Amino acid sequence: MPELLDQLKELPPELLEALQMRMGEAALQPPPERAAPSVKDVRKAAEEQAPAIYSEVLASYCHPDAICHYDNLPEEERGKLLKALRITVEENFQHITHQLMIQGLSNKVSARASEQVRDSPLVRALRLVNKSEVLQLEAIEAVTASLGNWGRKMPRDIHVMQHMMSYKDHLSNFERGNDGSFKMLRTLQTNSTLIKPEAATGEPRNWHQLQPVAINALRLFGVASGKVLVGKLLVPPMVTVGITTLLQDEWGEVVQLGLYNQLPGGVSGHQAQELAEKRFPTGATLRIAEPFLKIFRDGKQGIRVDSPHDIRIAASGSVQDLSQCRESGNELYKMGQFEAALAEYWQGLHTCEEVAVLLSNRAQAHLKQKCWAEALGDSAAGLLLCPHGAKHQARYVLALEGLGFPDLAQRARSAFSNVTGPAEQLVQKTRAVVQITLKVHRTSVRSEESTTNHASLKEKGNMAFRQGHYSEAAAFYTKSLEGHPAAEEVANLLRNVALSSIRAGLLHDALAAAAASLRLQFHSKAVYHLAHALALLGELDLSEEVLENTETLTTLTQLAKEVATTKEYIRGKYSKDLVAAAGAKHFWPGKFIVDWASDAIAVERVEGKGRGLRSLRHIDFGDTLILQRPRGSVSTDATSELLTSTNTDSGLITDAASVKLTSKLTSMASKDQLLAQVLSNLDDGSGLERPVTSVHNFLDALQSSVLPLLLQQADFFPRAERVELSYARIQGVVKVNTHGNSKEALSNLQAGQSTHRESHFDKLMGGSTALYPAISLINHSNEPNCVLLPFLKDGEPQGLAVCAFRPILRGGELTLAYLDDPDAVKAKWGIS
Ligand SMILES: C[S@@+](CC[C@H](N)C(=O)[O-])C[C@H]1O[C@@H](n2cnc3c(N)ncnc32)[C@H](O)[C@@H]1O
Repeated sequence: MPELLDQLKELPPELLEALQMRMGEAALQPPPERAAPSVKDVRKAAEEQAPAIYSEVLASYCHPDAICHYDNLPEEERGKLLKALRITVEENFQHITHQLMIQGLSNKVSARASEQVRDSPLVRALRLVNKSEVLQLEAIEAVTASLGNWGRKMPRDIHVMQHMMSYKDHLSNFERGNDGSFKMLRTLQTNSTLIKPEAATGEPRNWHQLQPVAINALRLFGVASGKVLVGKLLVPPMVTVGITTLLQDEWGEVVQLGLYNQLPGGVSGHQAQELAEKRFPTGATLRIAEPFLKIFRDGKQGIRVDSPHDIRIAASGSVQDLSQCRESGNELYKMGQFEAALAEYWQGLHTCEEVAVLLSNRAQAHLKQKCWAEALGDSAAGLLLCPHGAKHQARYVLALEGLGFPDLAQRARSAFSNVTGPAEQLVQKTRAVVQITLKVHRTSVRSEESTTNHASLKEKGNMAFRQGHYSEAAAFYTKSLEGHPAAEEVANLLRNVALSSIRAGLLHDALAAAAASLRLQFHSKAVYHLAHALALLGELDLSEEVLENTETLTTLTQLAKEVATTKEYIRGKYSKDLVAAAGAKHFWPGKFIVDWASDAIAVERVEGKGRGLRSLRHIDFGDTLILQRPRGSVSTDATSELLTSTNTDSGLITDAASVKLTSKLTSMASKDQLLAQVLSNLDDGSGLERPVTSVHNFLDALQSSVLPLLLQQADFFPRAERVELSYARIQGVVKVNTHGNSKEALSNLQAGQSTHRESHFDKLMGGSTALYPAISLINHSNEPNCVLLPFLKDGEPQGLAVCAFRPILRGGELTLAYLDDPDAVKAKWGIS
């Protein structure tokens, strides 16, 4: 219409006049301007039209195979196929248009282009999102060509060839980057409708009940419930946002895999590539529980896995040599990849069955002599090496009973069997057991007597045992362990596990590994890790007990001093100076910050706000109320690598740091039940009521749910308590309980400026985004009565303290200002 008007204006005046006479003045006037429809209305209209337009796109451009898939799908899943097609079309078009612009080409499909092109289904489809009249012809042609193979099943060789080409290209990108890192800005598009729908129950999966399924039997956009796909990896993996690789099943069929949230959080660029190649090597056997087959953005059919709980991997080659595992673990440790280092160490440790058997035999000899504490230590150490060993499990239970803790023994029994039922959690008892067993560790120094034939020593031990000479048997087993070539290496590995676990925030694991290593060999480093883990768990008295009598060693003396200072500080009077020192560089006098909460506060329901923290007695200005280290944090570097995540369904943009943090927590929680439990108790924005429990449960402290001297991994928890959290749930928790990037940083990023300006708050929180579970229980107020103070070490934030900023009366609610800007708080949390 506007064009027609322009043409009319160019007519000779007399002709125009004649026309006006015949049609009336109004006909030649531009139509009165109607109110522009709102963005929401336009969006809604586009959503309504999309399925019809895209089914035309499918019929007009796609291969008959794809059309056939569509026809065979149930009605509700047809929409998903069309949605997948839409994502391919829109993203390809955007990408190609961008490339053409860079090349300076702009042959446009203007309103004057041929009727045929203007009215083609593809152009109509693209106009759903491109309001402008101008679309580039070349881009349309390129998208049309790409649709020819969309959704088709590819022959094996083509699959492999295409993957290898992209893989080589991908590797050469790293070579081109001068600092070896991959600093490319990109937008991660995720679409919730095309992610595997969440299981209705949060129950952990029973892998052995899953039935095998072939690739050919998978249905597009359907979850193969109750099934497991087993196959071998055909090619080296390629890491971008997720991991892309190919799997071949036993019938020779091949399918592409998109694996997300599988690598330890915080790894990126070439480091992530190296880790993925280690973890998903060619030839390894992969098991995928309840696979979800979809069509990826590149038009290929494939399986997308979002949860680390959905895959299990067995390495291909022979059992790796122990020292090789230690070396590759050490390399990862040096790179700061603690979780990955731990995976290497554990891989080695799980091959040491012989050492586990010796420990278990010695446990049995101790049981016979009623040396319960020694028996517990030995069977716990055996369980770390061989978590499913029935004898180790039975002896561990007997040792707990012998020690006089029938309820803990019952808890252990339900963790090791498949029975479900209530299992007691008693923190005082856990502490008591740890105390009794650690006393023994200090005395279990190995004799220097040399031993040569460990096998015959073991046999002698067995003979002595059969004859009822239990203490002799135990002595032979000890000697056999001393002579065993693997035992020393196991002790080394366990010490490395202890150190890496402390770094990775797995403090119960650190405690268990250090205690287990001391069952094999006395080493001051193991004592150090043990005492350090206990101190970080807030068990300062126990830590001091372990350090007693070892003060001759400088590192241990130093640690003892630090523990004493920390203790003094926590138990002493909380100084008002803290709050006054808010801007100071350093405020915590000890070497480490322990997770701690004052007994003056408790979790309670607060009208209209969910839960909150209230004071149980009068709190003074300057009192310290909570000390906490972050559980998972990502640095601001995350922003230079991954721009944003856009959910194409909701149009929501999530900042990069939150995406990274969610991914990191998803990976961590799959190996750490304590973290999973803490996350499951935090508000995830779903509106569901979360339980009112003790603040202690939100702290990284000695937890009674972890059996003494065992790990915080799911294997050692009663089935009924095990928690498996989905990516989506953790995403909700991150959104509600972390502050994410500043608005300014986000808009800079969206404007294409990669420089991230850290705000004061970013710095305070130890990076862009970090999760502090106990502090997350505090509600917002624009006039808060508490403040956050950082604990800095070498200028880097290591943790936060919540201090009273004003006196708080008994029963008063603790509040913090989430952000200084009330509008920003309203935008993110909906609180005004
Ligand atoms: C970090 S959590 C605070 C703890 C939360 N109330 C709970 O039960 O776990 C943030 C959420 O608490 C609620 N909240 C915090 N401050 C609030 C306020 N002043 N008014 C209403 N709701 C608030 C909002 O639902 C917000 O998304």
